[in-house]
Amino acid sequence: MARKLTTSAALFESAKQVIAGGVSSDARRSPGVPLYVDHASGSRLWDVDGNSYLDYVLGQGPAVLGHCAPEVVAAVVDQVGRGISYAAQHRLEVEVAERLCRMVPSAELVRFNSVGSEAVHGALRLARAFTGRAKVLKFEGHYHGWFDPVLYSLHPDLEQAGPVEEPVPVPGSPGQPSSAEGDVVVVTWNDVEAVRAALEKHRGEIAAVIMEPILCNTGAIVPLPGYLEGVRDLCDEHGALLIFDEIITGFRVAPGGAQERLGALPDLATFGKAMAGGMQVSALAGRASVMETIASGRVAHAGTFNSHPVAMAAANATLTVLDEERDDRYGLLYRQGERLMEGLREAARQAGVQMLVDGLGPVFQTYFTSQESVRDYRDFARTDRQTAARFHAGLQDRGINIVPRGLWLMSTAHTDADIEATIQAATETLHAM
Ligand SMILES: Cc1ncc(COP(=O)(O)O)c(C=O)c1O
Ligand SMILES: NCC(=O)CCC(=O)O
Repeated sequence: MARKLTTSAALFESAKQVIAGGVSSDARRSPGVPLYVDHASGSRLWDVDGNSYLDYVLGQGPAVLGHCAPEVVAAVVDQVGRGISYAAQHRLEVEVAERLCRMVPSAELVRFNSVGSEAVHGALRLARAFTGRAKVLKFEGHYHGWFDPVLYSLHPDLEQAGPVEEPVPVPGSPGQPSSAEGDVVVVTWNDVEAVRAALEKHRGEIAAVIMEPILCNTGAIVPLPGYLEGVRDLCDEHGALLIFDEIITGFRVAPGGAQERLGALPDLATFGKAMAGGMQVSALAGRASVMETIASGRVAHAGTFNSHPVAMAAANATLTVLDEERDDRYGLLYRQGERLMEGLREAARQAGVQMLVDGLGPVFQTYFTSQESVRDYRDFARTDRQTAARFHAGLQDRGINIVPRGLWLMSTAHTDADIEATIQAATETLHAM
């Protein structure tokens, strides 16, 4: 069953003449015709050919209240009439910062940027300045944006990854400076002993340990009990800062992110995506004693569009809803997500397909594997990604949009009827595979 994609295909042909590769982010490359969205509302997208989709991509995470949440639209429209960009201080940024510091356990001071990659860039610079050390420890499969220092060991590939005891940093792209490689130490995730060994080997050299506290870019993996606490203790013992990249988990898995949900405190944390309901904004937040290096002017941090008034209006509206209606909104995200996860498991059982559904209600993953659990990048690399790609394509043909690698993001706009329709489409897709 193929969709009609005549207009989308024509746009893609035109695009390839003027946009490199025809798409504006590598994450939007597609084996067929990429999605050309005409408009979006609540839990749905409509493409330029008039096909509609239940959307579990949500702009890669931001639309946690659904597309065009009325509170967010009203705030944005109001702000646009007062001026789009000032590159000056304004009231809304103070309100957003106050709310963020109330909601996020580790946040005492904050600085805003436009996108997640920038917030990570700031966090790493700050950590290096604060500790006087050069190296950063990152984990296989954890994505922290597309900037050079952290674009390593992302695409699941066991042949290049090296031995699990000492993974090889695999550059994400030609053109990364060779100097970056000497400053990155790559470690397998979800194993405290691996972090201990790396910190001992590079004693006195590691400025920061950075991770997604719930891994969402290589599966959706909640860390093993005690793991985050173990890494926290090791960082303290070795004088390294712990950075949680909460750009997906922030304001999604709990009002205070994964650090609240799992009860482990980083020194610095980065936020983006869900914090502003779709406008471009990111935040670097952390302990006052560490953020002091920026406060004092010692460490440089800048940006024309930082605390952009329209983005701050969207962030203020989004965070106000998520904070003041926290029980309702997070209750709904978990309930709907868990119902959908269970429905997908049942659909796979009925179709006789080995599909693992794991994660949390607000963000979860479907894997094709006979493994009982997927705990890190190496387990993920052993899942059947060709079948995952066929599942994604089959769902899209049936009006369900998920992140191609098998990630599902929930919004508070997804209704019971949406969940039922999704399970039905997944059942058909699995039977047809
Ligand atoms: C965990 C994580 N960190 C950082 C980023 C980078 O954010 P951005 O794409 O806004 O630069 C992303 C997503 O792209 C992400 O998922
Ligand atoms: N979690 C990874 C992304 O959201 C990437 C989006 C993009 O770069 O287009």
